[in-house]
Amino acid sequence: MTTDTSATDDRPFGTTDPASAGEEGAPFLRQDDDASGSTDLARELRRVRGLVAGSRFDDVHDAVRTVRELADHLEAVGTMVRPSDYATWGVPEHLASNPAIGSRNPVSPPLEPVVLPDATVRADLRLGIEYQGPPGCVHGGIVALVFDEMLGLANAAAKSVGLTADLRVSYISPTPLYAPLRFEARQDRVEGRKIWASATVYTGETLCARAEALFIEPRGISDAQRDRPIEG
Ligand SMILES: CCCCC/C=C\C/C=C\C/C=C\C/C=C\CCCC(=O)SCCNC(=O)CCNC(=O)[C@H](O)C(C)(C)COP(=O)(O)OP(=O)(O)OC[C@H]1O[C@@H](n2cnc3c(N)ncnc32)[C@H](O)[C@@H]1OP(=O)(O)O
Repeated sequence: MTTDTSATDDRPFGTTDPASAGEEGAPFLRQDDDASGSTDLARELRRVRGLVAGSRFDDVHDAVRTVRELADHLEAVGTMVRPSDYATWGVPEHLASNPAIGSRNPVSPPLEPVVLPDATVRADLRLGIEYQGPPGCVHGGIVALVFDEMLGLANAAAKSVGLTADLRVSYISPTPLYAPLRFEARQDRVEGRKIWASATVYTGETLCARAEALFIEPRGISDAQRDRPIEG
């Protein structure tokens, strides 16, 4: 079964087929701003998160009241989505709420992956103080989070779907805050329902960490879901 997943400008959400990517890569997972403004709201909250985690203040009690009023307002005007409302991971609404890449989740790092013609998924990003572990360095759990997501996306780029069964991260050298980081992930091989994938993160020429993972394809997955893990 083949499904055209190539990027077009008129779809707000979806993936790019690696075959249509140039050597420099093409944006893999597109999540355009939604009409409601929720994406912009998440963007501003990301700024707030970094400022609160990384600043000293003399008195921000006014800001507390403002944010409390904002939260009360959002509670009043929004409709809560129950996790069970999502049938699969691949629907736009679900991915948008994801803590590693979701455009509507202020927790998610600024991950904007591109796919290369060989289906490697790459993301260049800088992580700020809100992701700090050791002084000046990225928290190891955040590195693992980004790896897990990138590995899952590499599986999607290779048209397969798996749950993480085993994720091993080797931390080789501290991952610096604010420095340019390059994450790359690729699917290595598939045997039946088992999927192996690996990833690295570098800053410049320095290898900071690498990951090796085993994913297991969920039982009873349909050909359509495997062919097109992310809708859009
Ligand atoms: C559920 C529906 C999902 C649908 C997804 C749809 C779309 C996805 C769309 C887009 C994706 C895009 C991005 C994704 C990005 C990131 C991905 C994030 C991934 C996660 O964040 S995911 C959450 C954490 N993850 C879990 O929450 C898993 C909990 N776990 C389980 O749900 C089960 O554990 C499961 C299903 C893994 C296996 O259960 P099972 O019953 O299906 O498999 P079974 O036991 O039959 O094993 C079959 C063969 O795998 C071997 N095997 C199994 N486990 C192993 C292990 N750990 N180590 C070594 N080998 C293992 C066995 O030894 C056997 O091998 P053999 O055949 O040789 O005997």
